[in-house]
Amino acid sequence: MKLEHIVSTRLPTPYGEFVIHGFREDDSGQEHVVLSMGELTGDEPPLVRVHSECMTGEVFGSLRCDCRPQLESAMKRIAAQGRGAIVYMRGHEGRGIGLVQKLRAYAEQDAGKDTIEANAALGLPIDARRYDAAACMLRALGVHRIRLLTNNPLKMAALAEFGIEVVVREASLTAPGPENEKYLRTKAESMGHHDLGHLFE
Ligand SMILES: Nc1nc2c(ncn2[C@@H]2O[C@H](COP(=O)(O)OP(=O)(O)OP(=O)(O)O)[C@@H](O)[C@H]2O)c(=O)[nH]1
Ligand SMILES: [Zn+2]
Repeated sequence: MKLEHIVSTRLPTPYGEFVIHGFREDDSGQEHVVLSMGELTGDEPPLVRVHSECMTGEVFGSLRCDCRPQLESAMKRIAAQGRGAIVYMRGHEGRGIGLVQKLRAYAEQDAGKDTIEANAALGLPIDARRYDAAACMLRALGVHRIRLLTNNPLKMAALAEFGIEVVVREASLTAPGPENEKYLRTKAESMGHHDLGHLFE
């Protein structure tokens, strides 16, 4: 995986001022961004969220998933600590199947399937995301050890495989609502996501 760090510039947000770093993968031309705040190197590992793009949730505020509240909460937590990074993965939309295929999976879910069964019914992988680009971007910013904000055990393992030491995992929990309850339950019960089960106790 080769990836070029093209630019870094200021990004003021409601949660504080970040620096946004633009990257492009050499082979595919896929672009990604990292938002950083404060010093990322140094002895204390920074808080990092590796976040998968979700247009429906993040742009339109869809309640079918928990992506937007997770992203906002990560930005707030990083701002509260004054340091950390959001690695925002484009190409991860729909767990890697793409936007329109995700919409087809939603249509299957409206007909009664859960998120796993829906992808399977369309002949698509349940999760096609890769994390080598995320690891490359962190390394390019001098980050080798992190505290990772996630509930997803595969994400932790994949980053470790690509040379990023996850010193500790911190849960990324949001309040479930009627539209995303089934999705969160499936993540907890069938996809092995940590801590989400507590939301339903
Ligand atoms: N195929 C598919 N993708 C979905 C669905 N709902 C959300 N997504 C996508 O799933 C991605 C987020 O993955 P999640 O499994 O919710 O969470 P995660 O990133 O694996 O784990 P956390 O780090 O704990 O948030 C985003 O790219 C969403 O677009 C769905 O029903 N079907
Ligand atoms: Zn989403």
